[in-house]
Amino acid sequence: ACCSYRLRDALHPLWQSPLTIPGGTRQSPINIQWRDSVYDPFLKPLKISYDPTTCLHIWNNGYSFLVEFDDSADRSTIVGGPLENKYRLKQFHFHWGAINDWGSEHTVDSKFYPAELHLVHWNAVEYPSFEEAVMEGNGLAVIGVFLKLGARHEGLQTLVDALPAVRHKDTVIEFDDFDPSCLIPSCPDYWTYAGSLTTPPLTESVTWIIKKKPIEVDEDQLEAFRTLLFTSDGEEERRMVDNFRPLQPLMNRTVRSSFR
Ligand SMILES: NS(=O)(=O)c1c(F)cccc1F
Ligand SMILES: [Zn+2]
Repeated sequence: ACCSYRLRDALHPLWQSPLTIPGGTRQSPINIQWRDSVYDPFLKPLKISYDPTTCLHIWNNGYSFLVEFDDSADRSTIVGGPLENKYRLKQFHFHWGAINDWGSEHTVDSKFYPAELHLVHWNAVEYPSFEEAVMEGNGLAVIGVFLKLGARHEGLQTLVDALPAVRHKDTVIEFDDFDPSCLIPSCPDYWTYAGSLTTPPLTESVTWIIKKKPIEVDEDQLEAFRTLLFTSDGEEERRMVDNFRPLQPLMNRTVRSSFR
């Protein structure tokens, strides 16, 4: 049983690729040690402008569920913060655990949250598409928001209600008129550091912007995430849980904070 577990675990989709890419010096996720972060007074406030009509569909891609946006124009964008260009929203998705003790990708002072939201944006000023931007050091900007167990989140509920329709891998459902800024805490405080995608191809192209304040969701909403499947319809069911990458070494990086 033990070896089959190890084999199964080793073949788990998230770990097919090496845990860290050879020569990787800026891999994600990392532990954010609050006392080691450095306040940077030159960091600007992050300006978030999303147009809910750019929301297209929800898709179970076998790693997570993605809510994808029309990124053919500058209609849902972020600018400011640590960024030198305007970045377009491409998709958002989550990472979560089988139980509430873990699930986030980043940790704060080694504390895991039960889940973490990632809003993925690409540098549309310097690159023609997301696919090109993914290969460049300043190509992507991902806003990370921690989810903690607490009150029911009404904005998230519209998303949760649609999840049964994307239970299996490679299912998609139309999803429109959703403004993801309802999932971002109003508190402006964030940490930022240079990192990577946390799923293959793990490219070192992400400016991470991790919000200090979590949002609250309730147990039923977290349980709804755990009813999704890694597997396609007709395959032996494997629950979509623990879809987070292990922590990566900080190496020669400093995490900056926008707050004292
Ligand atoms: N987890 S993550 O935010 O790094 C991420 C991306 F940025 C882009 C694509 C997939 C993905 F998972
Ligand atoms: Zn992610």
